Amino acid sequence: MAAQIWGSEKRARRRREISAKIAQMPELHDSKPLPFMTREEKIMESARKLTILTEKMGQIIDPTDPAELYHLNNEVLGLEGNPMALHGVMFIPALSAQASDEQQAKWLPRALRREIIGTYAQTELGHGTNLQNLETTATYDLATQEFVLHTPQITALKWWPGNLGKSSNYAVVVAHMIIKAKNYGPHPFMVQLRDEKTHEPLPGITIGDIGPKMAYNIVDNGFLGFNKYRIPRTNLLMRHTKVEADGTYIKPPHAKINYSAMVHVRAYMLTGQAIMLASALNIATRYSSVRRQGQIDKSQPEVKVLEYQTQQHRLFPSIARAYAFQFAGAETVKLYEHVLKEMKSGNVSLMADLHALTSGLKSVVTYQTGEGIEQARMACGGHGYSMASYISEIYGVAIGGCTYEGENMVMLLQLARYLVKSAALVKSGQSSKLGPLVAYLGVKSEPTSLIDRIPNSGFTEYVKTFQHVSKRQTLKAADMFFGLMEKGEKREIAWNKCSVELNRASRLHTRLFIVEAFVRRVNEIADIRIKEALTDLLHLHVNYELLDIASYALEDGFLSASQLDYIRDQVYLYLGKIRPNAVSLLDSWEFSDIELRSVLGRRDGNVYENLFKWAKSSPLNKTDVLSSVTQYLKPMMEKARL
Ligand SMILES: CCCCCCCCCC/C=C\CCC/C=C/C(=O)SCCNC(=O)CCNC(=O)[C@H](O)C(C)(C)COP(=O)(O)OP(=O)(O)OC[C@H]1O[C@@H](n2cnc3c(N)ncnc32)[C@H](O)[C@@H]1OP(=O)(O)O
Ligand SMILES: Cc1cc2nc3c(=O)[nH]c(=O)nc-3n(C[C@H](O)[C@H](O)[C@H](O)COP(=O)(O)OP(=O)(O)OC[C@H]3O[C@@H](n4cnc5c(N)ncnc54)[C@H](O)[C@@H]3O)c2cc1C
Repeated sequence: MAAQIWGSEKRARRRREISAKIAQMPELHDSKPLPFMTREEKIMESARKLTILTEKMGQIIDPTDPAELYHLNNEVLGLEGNPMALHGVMFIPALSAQASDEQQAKWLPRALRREIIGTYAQTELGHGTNLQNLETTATYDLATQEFVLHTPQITALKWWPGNLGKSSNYAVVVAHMIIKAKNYGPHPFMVQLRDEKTHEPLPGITIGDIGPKMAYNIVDNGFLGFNKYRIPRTNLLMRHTKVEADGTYIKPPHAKINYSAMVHVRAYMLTGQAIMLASALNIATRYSSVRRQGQIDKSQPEVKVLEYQTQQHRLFPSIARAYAFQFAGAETVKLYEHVLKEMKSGNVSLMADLHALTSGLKSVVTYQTGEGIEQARMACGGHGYSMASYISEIYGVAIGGCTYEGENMVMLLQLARYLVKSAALVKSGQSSKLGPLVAYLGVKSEPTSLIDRIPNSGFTEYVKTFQHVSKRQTLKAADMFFGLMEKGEKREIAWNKCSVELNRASRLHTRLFIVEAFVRRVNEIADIRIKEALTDLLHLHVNYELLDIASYALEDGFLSASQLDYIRDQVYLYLGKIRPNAVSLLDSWEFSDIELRSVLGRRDGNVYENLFKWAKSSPLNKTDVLSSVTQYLKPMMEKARL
């Protein structure tokens, strides 16, 4: 199963080898539980481990393999981030995709050797979503052949970029490029922020940390202002766009090609989200098979809480989602790598499809991951609320994904633009022009679902039902939009008035893609036992998801009330079937105790002993009487006694 999850037997084996090596290297372990550290201590601890890793990485992993790097990162540095998180996630990808060969030769080897630390600075205090209204300017000075970076007012301060505040000394900065008073829109520039020797901010740069956040606090998300700060012309990233010495602008082959670093993260973060969801579920499911509370049959002893159907219903559909996201994420990464290669050689024809797909996926996956992790926390009762479970940190980090790389509603609306264009093709009889991801929009569907009517139809009837609801909602939302425009409404106003319906279409389309990715994967599996276990999970997935969106299929009679009852029964049937495999389905992800960082979710299941040990190690328990008591509470009580 681990081979299915991680892509191959070799990958699963390598993960095990890496975890085993790390287990033998105490210098790479947290020196004490992270929740007992202050933010400064955590940042220090992370930097300590990071530097050891830089020295010893080659002994542990193949540093050129992103999957090995990611595993090493999760084990040693953990999900709260590290001082170089954005360096790998965005700075290097931005340089790789957007810098010319010459620029790459100059900067990439230094970045890869970690001579310099970089980040991606785009969002500002006043604008994150609407890139056209970013306010930082890069004005070309023809006389000196330099760009002058400037922050015209407080809202133009860069705000949020990870590791910008304290750790990075370089950044890819996105600024509006102005040449001879003409604004060419946002473009990426390579900018040195700090002196390479002293790490002091360079003159003209104002920089710092934006303060503690809900989670992810090892990362120093930062602010940055420029006061007429000069950089050479050749620091504009020039793979696709060029500015010649005389100010001539050579436009890129696609208007949005400079957005590729964002698409990179949107594609890669899906499996990251799956891992976080599976981690939280691993903790909750292990704990649920240790925790005994109440009886189902009063004549019997107390049961493991995992025996309760409500507990299974809370956890198992999310287990199915974690697998579904992992499989859909793996497909998306493959597609992304393909499109990136094409883009580098000038073929930009697939960019729109990739943008639409990743926009929808990042939104649906992050939202459902958040839901699943929160349910996992509640499934652990009171102990889930303790930082000892570590689920709250996993939750905080995961839901950051609903916001970063494009706020979810906004990204769903990006996909909706693509769906509405596709609907227009269908309506004008040009369905043959639909891309493969939306081809179903042009296919006539049956009048009613045949779920429960065709025995052994596999998942075909389910897929058809998802296609039906997605198609219907897309055409309905598009009709609403076109109708408003026909009535004379301006395009943007009409769009806004339909946006809830449009986003519903985007979610349904994306959920269909996830179901199909899961079906594709299960169909490929040769090993009978693995196929059986995953088929059960897929049954739960399709029935649970369909129940969740049933109103769309009920309202036009595609599904009947009796079919709905059938689907509900299937959910209950598969909850029961999955119960014996539940812990294994999560243990198969092979998270080590070091990586999980959870007292509740430890492999040995010694929950109570470990919780007591953990509580005793709380810094508050170093003394029996706190100074807050001697200084304030004790005098108060004494005064009251007089
Ligand atoms: C094994 C390895 C595993 C690795 C796992 C890795 C895990 C990673 C975890 C990382 C953890 C933490 C890191 C956090 C880092 C966070 C970083 C950031 O947040 S960076 C900032 C991100 N910011 C955004 O995403 C901003 C969102 N806004 C936008 O993207 C745009 O403004 C947008 C798209 C909303 C609008 O853009 P614009 O104003 O320029 O659009 P127009 O209206 O002019 O045009 C719309 C038109 O353009 C098309 N379009 C838009 N984007 C793209 C694109 N990228 N590609 C192709 N086409 C694009 C769009 O479809 C429209 O087309 P149209 O034909 O007109 O409909
Ligand atoms: C943990 C974290 C890490 C980050 N790291 C980085 C980084 O490394 N580099 C970087 O540059 N940035 C980073 N960011 C910033 C992030 O990319 C932005 O916060 C994000 O893109 C959302 O933009 P915003 O804050 O402007 O939200 P807003 O756009 O202000 O969103 C507020 C509300 O307005 C709604 N809204 C906005 N526009 C529309 C619209 N057109 N239609 C409908 N609704 C709309 C949204 O849906 C939302 O409900 C990070 C953010 C976080 C939380």
